[in-house]
Amino acid sequence: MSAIIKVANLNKVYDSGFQALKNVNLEIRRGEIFALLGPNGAGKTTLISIICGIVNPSSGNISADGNDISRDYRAARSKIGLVPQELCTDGFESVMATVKFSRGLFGKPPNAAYIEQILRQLSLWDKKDSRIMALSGGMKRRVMIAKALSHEPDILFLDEPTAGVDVELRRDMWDMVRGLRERGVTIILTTHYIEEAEEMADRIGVISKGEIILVEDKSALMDKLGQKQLRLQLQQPLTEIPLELKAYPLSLGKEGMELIYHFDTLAEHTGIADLFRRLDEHGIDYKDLQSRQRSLEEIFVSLVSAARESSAAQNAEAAQ
Ligand SMILES: Nc1ncnc2c1ncn2[C@@H]1O[C@H](COP(=O)(O)OP(=O)(O)OP(=O)(O)O)[C@@H](O)[C@H]1O
Repeated sequence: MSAIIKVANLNKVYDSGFQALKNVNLEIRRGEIFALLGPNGAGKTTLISIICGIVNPSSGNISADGNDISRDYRAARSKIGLVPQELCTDGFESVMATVKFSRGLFGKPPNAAYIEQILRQLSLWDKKDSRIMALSGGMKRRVMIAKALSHEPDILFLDEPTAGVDVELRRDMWDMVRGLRERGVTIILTTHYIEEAEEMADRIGVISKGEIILVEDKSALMDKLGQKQLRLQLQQPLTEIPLELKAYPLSLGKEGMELIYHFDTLAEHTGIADLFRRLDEHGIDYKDLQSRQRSLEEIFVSLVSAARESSAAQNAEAAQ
């Protein structure tokens, strides 16, 4: 699939001297939902803001649908809709006026039918004449989305779209995002909610301390890293894994009362039958067992902490 956004060798050093992005290379595929995950301060907003032309890059090249964001700024920007984290709009204006005005900013001729369609889709049609300040928080967020869509962009950035919204609105937003994708809009969302990425994304990128540490198809990521665990609650505690079982990927939990077996969901043989035979031979009895898959949340936490450890090790090496 062709790339609609290309980010090459992007660096950002703020005036304070802080390097927020380090040699970021990223391609977003046309028509996908891409979730950018990262802890606070990882550089998600900086990256989005640079692609949207709000923050200047220190170095690197970026194009949106073939338009260089510096040289062909207007053309690039017209392809993009941005729903920022913060609500920023004039509270005294009506919903309709605000959305129409946003469209006008991009030099697009009026299109009443299109504006009606997005307001209806966002369940804002009934509120089209209301002042924005009179709307609920969730409604205000929808107005931000309507504004971002007003000029019919092919690419939509959603920066933390569901931060602080209730479960119902979150579900509505997810439906709406899926609907947009069906219409061919490419969607890039940043999120703290792993559940959101797990539910929505076709691909996932993980950013940590300004570096992209992974980009992967969600399902491949879940398969690759989503190892299954089998947990056996033992009758008698073990102080260590018996020597004869050392070859198995086993660990002990709950003060020796739990034996945990890790296995690959893709492997032809899980090795579980063999393990049970061995446990029997060694007289290791268990009273209960459960199996579960590692969630994306656990995968994410282990990726980010591995990246932290490796950068700490590199810093320590450099300091010597
Ligand atoms: N204008 C600025 N001047 C200096 N440093 C900045 C500026 N804006 C952001 N930073 C720093 O750059 C880093 C990345 O910030 P950014 O807002 O991109 O992170 P984020 O991943 O979006 O975080 P969050 O999830 O908290 O929104 C942070 O350490 C932040 O303090």
